[in-house]
Amino acid sequence: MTSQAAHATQQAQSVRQDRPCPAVPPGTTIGFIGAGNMAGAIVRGAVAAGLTQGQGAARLLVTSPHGSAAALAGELAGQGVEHVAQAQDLVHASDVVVLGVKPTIVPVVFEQLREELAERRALVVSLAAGLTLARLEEMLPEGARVVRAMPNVAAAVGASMTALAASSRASEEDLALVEGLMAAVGRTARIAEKDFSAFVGLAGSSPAFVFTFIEALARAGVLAGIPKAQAVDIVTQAVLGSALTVQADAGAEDGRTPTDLVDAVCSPGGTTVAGLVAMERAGFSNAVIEGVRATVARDHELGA
Ligand SMILES: NC(=O)C1=CN([C@@H]2O[C@H](COP(=O)(O)OP(=O)(O)OC[C@H]3O[C@@H](n4cnc5c(N)ncnc54)[C@H](OP(=O)(O)O)[C@@H]3O)[C@@H](O)[C@H]2O)C=CC1
Ligand SMILES: O=C(O)[C@@H]1CCC=N1
Repeated sequence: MTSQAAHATQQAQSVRQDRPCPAVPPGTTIGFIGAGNMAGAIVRGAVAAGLTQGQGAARLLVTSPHGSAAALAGELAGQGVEHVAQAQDLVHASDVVVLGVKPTIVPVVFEQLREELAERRALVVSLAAGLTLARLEEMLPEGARVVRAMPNVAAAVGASMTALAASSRASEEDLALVEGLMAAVGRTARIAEKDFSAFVGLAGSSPAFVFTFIEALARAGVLAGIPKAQAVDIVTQAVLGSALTVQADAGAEDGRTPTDLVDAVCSPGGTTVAGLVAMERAGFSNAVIEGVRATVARDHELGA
């Protein structure tokens, strides 16, 4: 395991301690096609959450063409994760097939595995941006059961916000199974499928927006004379603390809204209001809203 992956796993374990251990039906075999950022995070999260241990342990299979699946299985050797060289063999052995490939590769994979998917009738789980349940069903053999899941990169530290929606042929048990799997990497929410594109803007893609904000804030710190590493550390804690404050207030009886919280920081004639007005003059809120609008539009394009 790389030191980065080890650190991510350690972080994920500490975040996970606050949540109940997720569950999937005993003995379920889950096959992952693709083992990159997202599938890798889910597999690591499932292992860290204990899904592959004890009585009724799940079996996790991984496959990919250029070595990422073999590397993942090597990293998690002896922990219930197996590398399968051929995707066809993986489908034959799986109750659930998770597609962890880029949206443009999904049709290619479905075409390659058409026969096996028709025979095995596994539950298909797509992580792909853009591809709607209707589009996925069109590409799959008649009668396929499909669940869409939209996690985010914070899955790597057990803090994803994952949306879920099921096709009409998928059962409540199917959806609950995917919910159990995705609970290993963070929180889940069942949402109407029509809202998936907006969800991508708010949670699937938004970590990149927040990372950019953190970077910009830290750079401003460097401009003011603080060393970069220290600036990043300071900003990260400030952003984390702000998010936790919003979350705590949202759960409280007389909880304040984000607008109330802004007002609570802005002393009349003080530093914050001066900064905020300057940021809005430069188009801060509009930039964020336009960014989300472009994300939603691109999600629609990918599904067309
Ligand atoms: N990254 C993110 O933050 C998020 C991603 N998603 C979705 O998750 C999906 C995966 O994204 P991400 O994990 O970032 O992608 P990565 O590029 O990190 O991983 C893609 C994986 O696909 C594999 N792959 C490529 N071609 C094939 C093929 N023909 N057959 C089987 N496997 C193949 C690659 O294997 P190898 O390297 O061995 O070639 C690799 O393991 C996407 O659909 C994306 O929309 C959803 C939410 C957030
Ligand atoms: O940009 C992408 O395609 C993926 C989907 C959500 C986050 N990243």
